[in-house]
Amino acid sequence: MVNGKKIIGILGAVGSGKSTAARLFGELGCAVIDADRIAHAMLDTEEVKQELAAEFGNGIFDEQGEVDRKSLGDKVFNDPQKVQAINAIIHPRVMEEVETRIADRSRKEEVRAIVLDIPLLAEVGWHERCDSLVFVKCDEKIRRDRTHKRHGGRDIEAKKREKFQISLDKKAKIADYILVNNSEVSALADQVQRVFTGIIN
Ligand SMILES: CC(C)(COP(=O)(O)OP(=O)(O)OC[C@H]1O[C@@H](n2cnc3c(N)ncnc32)[C@H](O)[C@@H]1O)[C@@H](O)C(=O)NCCC(=O)NCCS
Ligand SMILES: Nc1ncnc2c1ncn2[C@@H]1O[C@H](COP(=O)(O)OP(=O)(O)OP(=O)(O)O)[C@@H](O)[C@H]1O
Repeated sequence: MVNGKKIIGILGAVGSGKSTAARLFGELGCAVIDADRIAHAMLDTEEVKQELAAEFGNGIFDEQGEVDRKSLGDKVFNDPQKVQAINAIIHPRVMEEVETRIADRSRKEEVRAIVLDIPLLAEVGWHERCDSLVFVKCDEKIRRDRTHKRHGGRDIEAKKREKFQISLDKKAKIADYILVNNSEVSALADQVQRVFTGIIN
């Protein structure tokens, strides 16, 4: 709890529907903090660009001098040391911003709870700070198809990335609630409504 607001953490595989579930919690009056979005914004800052250039070279930038996420992803996820290096550059900054946002949102009277949509929530140890953990479950084939679409037809090689994440079994085990997201969004919305009622009461 922060300022009387419960903290809800979302867990799940790449493309399982974490952000969609978070948005549905948002529709019920929760404040949603999206770490992927914060991490992407960090890539636009000069400070981070300089650190990334020093670590990964200038091949990760496009013609406009912006970070090309595909090139960076291709470089990083083939090498555990590089994953560690990018995490060391991005994670402290992202978590500091998450902290600021939790403090800010928790002071708002209309906010009913705070939802952390942080793909690496358990990996950075922040699951400990949550009052409730919600795992979004989705079959692998459906996840891959949806992820492919979301990245504009680009294959982000989810399997490779998941090697650097805590296993789904472990995440499901630490969760207080499981949402199944194999069908339409309205079915997920019904489950979110039920789970949120359970959490808040
Ligand atoms: C390497 C980058 C540029 C690739 O960008 P891309 O557009 O291809 O992927 P996107 O950012 O949308 O991430 C999609 C998913 O990949 C997985 N993923 C991303 N970074 C990591 C990581 N460091 N370790 C394990 N999985 C990761 C997450 O499940 C994430 O939801 C980007 O993922 C990045 O900057 N990663 C480092 C920061 C980070 O850890 N972000 C995740 C949450 S803080
Ligand atoms: N029930 C559903 N029906 C159809 N499309 C869905 C459903 N749930 C999610 N999607 C779509 O699938 C894609 C992946 O969902 P979402 O971004 O919520 O997953 P995520 O777990 O947050 O992914 P990531 O790990 O990449 O951050 C999105 O384009 C989303 O709109």
